[in-house]
Amino acid sequence: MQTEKVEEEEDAPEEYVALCDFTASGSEQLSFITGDKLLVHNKSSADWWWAELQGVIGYVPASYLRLDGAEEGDDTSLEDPWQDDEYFGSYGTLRLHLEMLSDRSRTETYRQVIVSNSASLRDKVVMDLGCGTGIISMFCAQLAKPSMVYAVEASSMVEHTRQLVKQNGCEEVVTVLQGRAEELELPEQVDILVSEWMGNCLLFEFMVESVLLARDRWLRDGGVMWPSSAALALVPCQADSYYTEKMAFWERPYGLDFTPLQPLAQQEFFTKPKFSHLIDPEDCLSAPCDVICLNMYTVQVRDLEEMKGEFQFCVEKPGIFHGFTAWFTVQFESLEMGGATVELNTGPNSDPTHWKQTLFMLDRPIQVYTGDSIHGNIVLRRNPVWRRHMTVMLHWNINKKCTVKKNSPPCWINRD
Ligand SMILES: C[S@@+](CC[C@H](N)C(=O)[O-])C[C@H]1O[C@@H](n2cnc3c(N)ncnc32)[C@H](O)[C@@H]1O
Repeated sequence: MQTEKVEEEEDAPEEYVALCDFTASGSEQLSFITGDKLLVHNKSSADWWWAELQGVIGYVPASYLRLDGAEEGDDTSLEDPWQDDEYFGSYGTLRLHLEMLSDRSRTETYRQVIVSNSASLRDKVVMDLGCGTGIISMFCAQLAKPSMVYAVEASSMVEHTRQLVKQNGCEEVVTVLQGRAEELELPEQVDILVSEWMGNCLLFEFMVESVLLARDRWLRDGGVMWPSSAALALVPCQADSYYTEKMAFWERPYGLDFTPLQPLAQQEFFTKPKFSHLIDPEDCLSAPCDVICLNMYTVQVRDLEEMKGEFQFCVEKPGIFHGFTAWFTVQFESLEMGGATVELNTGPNSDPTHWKQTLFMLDRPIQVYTGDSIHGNIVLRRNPVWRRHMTVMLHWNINKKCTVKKNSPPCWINRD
């Protein structure tokens, strides 16, 4: 046992400069504007730091700050706000491809789109943007008769894709092109642009930007986008076991009162969305509502900077309102006369997909009753620095009583 008193070494605070404006949500956070100089006292987590500005102290999002004195070019991580090395690096190994290809709901939906439109695909030129292992391109080549499929892939997986295309006898139709879609040169425009670009909460990773840029450059007038539309759905929900695991735990572990740690637990576990959450349909407190809808023909890259949606939920059964759960759907229009739209639904009432759902916990649970109205809005704000990240902001009230705010830190994905 150590009996000596050990002096606690405290690191001197470091001065950071704000790269862009930030508006606090709640008294624990600190607002600042571009150029403000903040003293960072504690790097509490990777996303949120404890900092001071003009004598006021609070949590600030780490990714909005740069060490004072460092030029933009000095900070090597800032050289690539798209984090392409990390992003394409992860798609260069099999782990994510195994996860995606094992997701039968996802992959079979794309196959069904090709099969149910095979007549219309005849002699068409297709682009498969972000082809990965080439699965969608090979569905096109084997199940329809397009004249050409351009399979575009920026990660090093592309070396294997070429081999797979050949191995499966698709090389006459599928041309595999290595590189970022943004730098692509093609000899012609395409009739159909198909892509599996969706991330958690629909937009995380922002691969959709690459799809929209390719659309504007390479899709012929009147060409087809698959998916043709997309929506983000939201529902108020119970999340009792997660709440118990991360918050109620601190009430009396081993007969001791650990409740002073609960504010820390709230900051550490409930400010970030919980990805890969599988919500039991029984835990939905009302019918879901589509809060953001994208028309893939008309949405512009600039629209992605801030997307807003409204919701009004009518509580269908009494329960504990622990948070909101989000997921997405995408729709593929039919090109056949009288053909049906195909939908991929990643929600709790469909077969689970590898995206699962995303849970946003409230700071504290609220008892709700049948007939209560939960009304509010959601804002998805793309991170001005880290282009694959966004902040999700939720504002709501129950039965029109006092509005509650909830901001997630700017985050990307956590696929582990
Ligand atoms: C979600 S995966 C889908 C892979 C494959 N289409 C499938 O369905 O299994 C997205 C793929 O797009 C690639 N990608 C993302 N952005 C890209 C871009 N701008 N240009 C080329 N490829 C891109 C990634 O490397 C990744 O392999």
